[in-house]
Amino acid sequence: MQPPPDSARVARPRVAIVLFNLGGPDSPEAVRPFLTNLFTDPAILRMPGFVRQPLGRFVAWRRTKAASENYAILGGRSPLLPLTEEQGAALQGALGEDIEARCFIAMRYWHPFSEATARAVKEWGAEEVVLLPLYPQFSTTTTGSSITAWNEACARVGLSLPTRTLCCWHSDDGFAQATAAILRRSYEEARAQVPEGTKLRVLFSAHGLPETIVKQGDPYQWQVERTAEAIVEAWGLGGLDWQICYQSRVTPQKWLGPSTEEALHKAAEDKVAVLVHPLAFVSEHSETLVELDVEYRELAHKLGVPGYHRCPTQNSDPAFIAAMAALVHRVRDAGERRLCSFAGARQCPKVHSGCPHTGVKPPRAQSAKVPA
Ligand SMILES: C=CC1=C(C)c2cc3[nH]c(cc4nc(cc5[nH]c(cc1n2)c(C)c5CCC(=O)O)C(CCC(=O)O)=C4C)c(C)c3C=C
Ligand SMILES: [Fe+2]
Ligand SMILES: [Fe+2]
Repeated sequence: MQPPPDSARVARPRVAIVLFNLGGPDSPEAVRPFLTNLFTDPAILRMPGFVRQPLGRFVAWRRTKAASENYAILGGRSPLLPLTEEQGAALQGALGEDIEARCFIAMRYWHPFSEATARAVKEWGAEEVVLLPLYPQFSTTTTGSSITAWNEACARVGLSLPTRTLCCWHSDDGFAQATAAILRRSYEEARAQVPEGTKLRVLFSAHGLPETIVKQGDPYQWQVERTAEAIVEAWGLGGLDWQICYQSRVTPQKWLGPSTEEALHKAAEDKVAVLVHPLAFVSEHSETLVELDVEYRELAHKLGVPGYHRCPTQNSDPAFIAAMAALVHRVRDAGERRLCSFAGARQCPKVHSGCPHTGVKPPRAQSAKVPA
């Protein structure tokens, strides 16, 4: 058969998919500058620059010892970047033939930073960009901060392309189905190990957030609650005992509750075993591999909780990656600048900061730089 004439060939658009995540230190020496980048971000420490800069450096210095001990358990570095690279490669493969897609990674507080990524996207000759935060729930501290850093980096490198943002996908059906399947497998494994007659409770453990940030209009807590409900609904197991709790408190302010510690105390009191599901993370890192697998496990043991099990994160689970690919196609087909998860009963309430629905903007972020 004759090949179609050039004029009949459909050009495939070059689409850069930019995966956002927080980033993590790649060596023991990187722990302190990584923490400094995090604690001097105005989206995290909400005070004027002349206070934030010295205070952020001080808090980072104070946290370095504890964080270094956690990363030492993982071989001195965070596994977040290699796992995100695997997710990017899998997603690129799952996106099909209609577009020429390439996945890029922009981390917020450690390499690769937005600026290097924006340059790489420009050099590749992208014609469109899809921003895909690897946070199911929108928070001004995570997705909001990454979007601001990305926009600032694009302005610096002169990258100006049609851009769509998957600002939140907390109760997307494909994501909920994929996650429910992982949770079901984990529940069945845990059930087989729990002694006869002992009940099993699912603890949906999400990353915590200072309460003041939620009161300022951050939709994170609302979206966390929708994610838990969507997973339970997708699973469809009647009578499941489950609860939401919040982990990883790192500042003295009041954070969202109940904390994961409090939920473990309650489980000990109720004499139920627990299966902990990391609700706000889609890849393994220090807060799953150390905080959940070592610290909370030890606490549960000490408290006499009659069984402690942990559900793995999605990482490159094929059904999860397929859900992400479907989201990318959906936001492109919808032609929207931003796509939320999604219309109907689960639509974000009016306090959805950082989204076009409200105009409430996260604080201006200052791009993370490696200190000299
Ligand atoms: C005030 C401090 C912090 C807020 C608010 C916060 C929100 C937040 N973070 C994640 C996801 C991740 N956090 C990670 C590490 C991390 N986070 C904080 C502080 C806050 N996070 C610190 C100090 C650290 C460093 C580790 C430590 O010192 O314990 C990571 C990556 C960890 C890795 O191993 O690479 C992720 C991912 C979410 C989802 C969130 C709020 C919604
Ligand atoms: Fe965090
Ligand atoms: Fe949204």
